[in-house]
Amino acid sequence: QWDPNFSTGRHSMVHLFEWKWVDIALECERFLGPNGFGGVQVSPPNENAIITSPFRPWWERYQPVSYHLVTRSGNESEFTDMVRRCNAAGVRIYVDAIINHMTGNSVQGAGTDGSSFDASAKSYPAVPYGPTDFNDATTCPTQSGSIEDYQDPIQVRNCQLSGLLDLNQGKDYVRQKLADYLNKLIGLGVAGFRIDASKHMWPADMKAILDKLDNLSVQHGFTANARPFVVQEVIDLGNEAITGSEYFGNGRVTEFRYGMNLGEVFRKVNNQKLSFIKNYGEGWGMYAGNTSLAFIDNHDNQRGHGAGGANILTFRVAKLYKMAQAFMLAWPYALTRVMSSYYWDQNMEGGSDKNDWIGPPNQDGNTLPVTIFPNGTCGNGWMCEHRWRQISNMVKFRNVVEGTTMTNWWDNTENQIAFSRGNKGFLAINNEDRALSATIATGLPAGQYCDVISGNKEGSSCTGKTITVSADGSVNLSISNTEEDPMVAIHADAKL
Ligand SMILES: O=C(/C=C/c1ccc(O)c(O)c1)N[C@@H](Cc1ccc(O)cc1)C(=O)NCCCOc1c(-c2ccc(O)c(O)c2)oc2cc(O)cc(O)c2c1=O
Ligand SMILES: [Ca+2]
Repeated sequence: QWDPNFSTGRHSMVHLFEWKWVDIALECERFLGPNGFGGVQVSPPNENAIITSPFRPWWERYQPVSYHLVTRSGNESEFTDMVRRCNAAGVRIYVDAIINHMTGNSVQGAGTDGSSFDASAKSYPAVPYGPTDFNDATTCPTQSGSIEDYQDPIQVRNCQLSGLLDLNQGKDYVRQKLADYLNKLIGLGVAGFRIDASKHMWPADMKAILDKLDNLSVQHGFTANARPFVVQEVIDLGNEAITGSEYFGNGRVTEFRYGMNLGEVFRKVNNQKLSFIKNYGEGWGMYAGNTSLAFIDNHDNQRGHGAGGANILTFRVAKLYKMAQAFMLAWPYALTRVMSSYYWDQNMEGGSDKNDWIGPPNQDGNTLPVTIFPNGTCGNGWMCEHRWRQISNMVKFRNVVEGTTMTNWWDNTENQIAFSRGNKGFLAINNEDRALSATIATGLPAGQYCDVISGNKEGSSCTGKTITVSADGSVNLSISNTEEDPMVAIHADAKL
């Protein structure tokens, strides 16, 4: 279902992509809990194929070998400990569930828990799955057995995605195996799931599996009879036969157009302008906010080739990225997810990154720990976008303004905008190559506020800009385009 089961007062999640469980547990206690984050999407915790060519790519974790909880992120006891500690810190855990497929059809070797398998024989003894548990010529209409035409819903669901052996979720045995796996995770205290490759499964089959799931466990702090949160990954940019709306009955759906369009708007491509986003969300033809998950980038499209392609904003274009994140977190549309990445050297050739496979920072294949410098930034190659002040403060902004509507929209018809959230918050963005200078209604009570983009409120003073709202609620705003972050955000909890 659509509710993330957050603890009270929290409204965003962060994807700690490829982090180890021990590091996520620490991050929940030292940062995410204290800073108002609602939950963490973790990388797939189930045993995956060890791919050595290319060397340990990030996408090896999307090739299941079994449902044993042993991966490069850690083992079952570390996973269990992480869930317990994060829940205790008020931070939920959402598991990236890969239930559409197993490994590629010609992958060899062992799994991350040492389990053997024989892809060519469609045999995964550690589950167990055998040939009859997979789609075959009786269910997939193509000669190759792979998806050939994305305009044919039957192929998209019943044939192999990029050569990945396709489970037949129409079989009760398969449904039960998958439900047993998800129920084990629910028993450990997880709050719900990000269901990978949902486009490639029949909504009704998914519903049959979801209906087998237990209620969330009360001893982990969930209300009695709480149902698992579900967000389904459906890459739908409006050009394929399958649409995300087919999946609304199961839970939320990823809205990839959100990040794609914002990338164009902030990059000013295709004649897009910031002033056009006054009706962003449903007004731009996107799914209803209450059934969507919004994000600027994700683990796949931040590599330039996934959904939304070359215009997706990432940590590599930090100034625009922070502006887009600030907008998303201030804007009253959908459930919001912040990406947290690791660094890799791009090797652009002919418009694509030859290094787009590179996996997490590692030593001989072992994922490196997340180190935290005294100034709060991360080491060992972890980007920690979620820790950037401009982003973490906007996660708090979203918590403060929850329940209010967007009011006082202002723009200069080009690339300067501002808006309020009721009488709780106000954001102004200057994406022009000249200063923003205007008197604008903020909706806020008169007084002095700390700008949470340039600093924090500490005691009775601001470490960044101090913004004065006059008696009539207006502000004389001046934002130079040459500032590190050409935007201003103030809210009720940052009032002096
Ligand atoms: O680029 C990738 C991996 C991408 C990927 C992985 C996980 C995701 O959640 C995702 O959204 C994309 N994988 C590389 C390498 C690769 C891996 C496995 C394989 O059997 C073949 C190749 C690649 O070039 N993949 C082909 C293009 C991307 O095609 C994939 C898609 C995908 C792409 C666009 C769509 O509109 C769509 O509905 C699905 O989803 C996956 C889901 C998986 O669980 C595992 C996969 O291997 C993939 C996946 O290959
Ligand atoms: Ca399928």
